[in-house]
Amino acid sequence: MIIEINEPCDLVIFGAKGDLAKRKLLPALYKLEKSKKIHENTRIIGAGRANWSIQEYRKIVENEIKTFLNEEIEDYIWKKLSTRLYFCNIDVFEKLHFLRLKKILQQKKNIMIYYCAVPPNTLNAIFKGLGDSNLNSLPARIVLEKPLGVCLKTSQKINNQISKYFLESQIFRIDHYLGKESILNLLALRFANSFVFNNWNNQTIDHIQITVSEEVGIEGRWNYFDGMGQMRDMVQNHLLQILTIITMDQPNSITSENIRHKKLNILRALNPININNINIKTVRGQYSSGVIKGNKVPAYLEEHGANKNSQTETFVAVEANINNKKWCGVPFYLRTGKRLACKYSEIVIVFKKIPINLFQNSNLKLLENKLIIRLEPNANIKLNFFNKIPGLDQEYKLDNSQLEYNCFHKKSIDAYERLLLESMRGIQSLFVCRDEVEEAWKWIDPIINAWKQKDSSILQLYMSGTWGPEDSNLLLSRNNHVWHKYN
Ligand SMILES: NC(=O)C1=CN([C@@H]2O[C@H](COP(=O)(O)OP(=O)(O)OC[C@H]3O[C@@H](n4cnc5c(N)ncnc54)[C@H](OP(=O)(O)O)[C@@H]3O)[C@@H](O)[C@H]2O)C=CC1
Ligand SMILES: O=C1O[C@H](COP(=O)(O)O)[C@@H](O)[C@H](O)[C@H]1O
Repeated sequence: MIIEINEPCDLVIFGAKGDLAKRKLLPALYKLEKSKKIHENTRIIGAGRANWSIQEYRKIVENEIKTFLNEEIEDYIWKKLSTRLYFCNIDVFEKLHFLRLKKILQQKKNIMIYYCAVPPNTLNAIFKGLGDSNLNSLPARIVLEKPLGVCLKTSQKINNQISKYFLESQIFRIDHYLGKESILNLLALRFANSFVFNNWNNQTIDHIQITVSEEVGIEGRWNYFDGMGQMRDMVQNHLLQILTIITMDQPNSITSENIRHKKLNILRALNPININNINIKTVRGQYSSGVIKGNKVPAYLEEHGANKNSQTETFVAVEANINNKKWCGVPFYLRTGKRLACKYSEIVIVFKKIPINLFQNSNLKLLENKLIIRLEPNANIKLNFFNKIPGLDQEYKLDNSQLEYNCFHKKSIDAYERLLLESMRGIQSLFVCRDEVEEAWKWIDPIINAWKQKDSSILQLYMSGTWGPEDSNLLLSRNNHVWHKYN
């Protein structure tokens, strides 16, 4: 096995006691330890208001990893990880507490990585605390979680605050979808295959569908989610990132600068959606009670902490259009919702029909070819195409066959595992830059504002366990399209 040669780091996790740290970050660090990707001298320093000793923290982490890791914990790997763990008692609103952190960090000359797994209202105190204690200079890095703000203005505020203390090259903004294997493979699919590369435009592609369907509801996160809604929680980041990766021009190289530049061009070319076209370009819904996989589930308005008048959307479908030479005329249908029939995410590329059908009299109606890219679960790629059924019949008999590539899940890597490693390597390509976040908000804000206006389409209820409101079908049927059926 190749041993990773990244430099020794001090990874400080602000919010070490929180949900994200225990569910995602610590299990991911265990897996990195297992695959020998962490430098011998790297340390992991939990930070938070708890008054834990190092021994207490190590015990707590052991229990959390046992709870949230999806495999048996191996003793020798845990022991190795455990010796890296330290804890720093710090309230980020207490300026002097940063000196405690400084004392720990000064024991080594490691590269500092500050992971902000904390509520948004604590972010500025962290930036300032680190800056005022001189813990921010290069090569220090800082990792920010989504969401970054709730609109362009609030996002700019956070970006302005952090830019007083950190350079853009030090800031790693997470969108965990960018760490998923099947999303990374989109670059290989598009730019390593000539038959794909040469057919990726409005001459050959009729339309593209992107579905991210979730089975979960809001899982006790009412306070967070009700102020957000599915548009901010999922479309502003994950779905727009998928859209940009699937449509960007070929970058000059696979460096963060080049990739980000090409993605930005797409975000800037998105046609605006506002009060003038909101009713034909968007559908929003909220789940009512229903049954998922045989279990009864409550309505959004019956969730714990619910405000009975909430108009927050848990489902969104949008027709996006890109105003450039390559994509003009191609509708991109994005759809995502909570409490839908099942969890899966998929991109469906629907190719244009052949203008003249030689097989009018055949047994099968010639449909469009589709390239179906299943991102999750069990990522795979399928291409459907027509073949002659062998035989002596006078007329052609056709078969609708499928080519299938199926090997992503042989070695499943969690997105956080990859992104933590990339932050240790100091490579930014899988992280989102300031301009991308802000351009995405520029497109999203007018949609959310239009929804608030009187003449805008109303929020539609959909039964949990279905595929969302009926109007989501109407969005496509207006253009003679239909959602590709889940199978
Ligand atoms: N949970 C998840 O799956 C995801 C979360 N995120 C984002 O990650 C961030 C963290 O989320 P989550 O883990 O769920 O939140 P939690 O509320 O579970 O944890 C927040 C942590 O912040 C710490 N904290 C709060 N105030 C202070 C303070 N003054 N000083 C020091 N530490 C403080 C708390 O530590 P203590 O009480 O010990 O001080 C706590 O451990 C949020 O921005 C969220 O939106 C993003 C994607 C997924
Ligand atoms: O960022 C978020 O993503 C999850 C969905 O992530 P996935 O990797 O399970 O597809 C979503 O449930 C959550 O609301 C959102 O904040």
